[in-house]
Amino acid sequence: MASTPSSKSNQTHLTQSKTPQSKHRLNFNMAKPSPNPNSTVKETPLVEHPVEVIGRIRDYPDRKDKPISALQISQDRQSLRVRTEIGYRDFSLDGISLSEEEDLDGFYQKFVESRINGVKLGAKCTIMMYGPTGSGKSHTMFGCAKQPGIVYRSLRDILGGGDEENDANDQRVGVGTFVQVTVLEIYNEEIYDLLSTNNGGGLNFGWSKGSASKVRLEVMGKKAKNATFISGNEAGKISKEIQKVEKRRIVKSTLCNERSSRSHCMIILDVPTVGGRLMLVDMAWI
Ligand SMILES: Nc1ncnc2c1ncn2[C@@H]1O[C@H](COP(=O)(O)OP(=O)(O)OP(=O)(O)O)[C@@H](O)[C@H]1O
Repeated sequence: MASTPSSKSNQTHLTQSKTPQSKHRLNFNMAKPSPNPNSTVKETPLVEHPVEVIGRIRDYPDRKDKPISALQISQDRQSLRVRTEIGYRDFSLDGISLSEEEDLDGFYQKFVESRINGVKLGAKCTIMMYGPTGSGKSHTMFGCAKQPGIVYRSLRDILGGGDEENDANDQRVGVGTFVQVTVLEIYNEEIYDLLSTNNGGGLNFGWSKGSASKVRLEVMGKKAKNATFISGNEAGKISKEIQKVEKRRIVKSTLCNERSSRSHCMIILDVPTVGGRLMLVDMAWI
């Protein structure tokens, strides 16, 4: 996301954005791919768009008086002007979502679901949360008691939620679909395996709750060596395991967030039957 400082601080309309426009930009209205890889129905070919930037905005979340916002958002929800002490900065994005208007469910449906449909067909996709402390990165990724976040929704979308009638109607679950999940933490340039408390790799459903020690992993090329994974075809069971390890991340209190993440967390979700891979990254506060 490139920014363009504006010289005219009293403009009320959004100036043309200077962020480079790429031919790879996203089209959220594109036809959704069929979840059935053997489908003979003709589909609109997917346009290549390697990087998309979505702004999920939480404007003055803790203020009751709601001061005048420093943000102006264009009607098409693709440009954003930020008022600063020295003028305005304009940004061009692939989409903007206001968390006051769009809850996690709406956000997921609009910006994430089509990507997960791609993963079910064998696509590779990385979703990365980036932003200042307290802005809602972990909330969007993991959700809260009322609403599940991207991690748990994608698992349910890939494997089905155990609701046979809905799963059959949506053609959500491919026969024999299962996932392999690895959860890594990156802290102080080291990689830790949040699913494991011993040095072995491979299947390990559950870890010893009492142990506070974490297993540090060696990196071989681009891969974390011997990372533990959990494997299964029940979204509910896998979600419970991830919920447990979610709490093992290193956190500390900041002015804006009582439980601020001090580490990056990566959830790598493979769908071996089709070769799909989803990488979900919740970055530490900056
Ligand atoms: N859209 C939202 N609606 C309701 N509560 C939210 C929302 N976004 C964040 N919160 C709450 O605000 C607090 C801080 O959010 P969160 O921990 O997700 O921030 P963060 O960006 O991950 O911060 P850090 O970088 O410090 O870890 C949490 O208690 C979270 O539940």
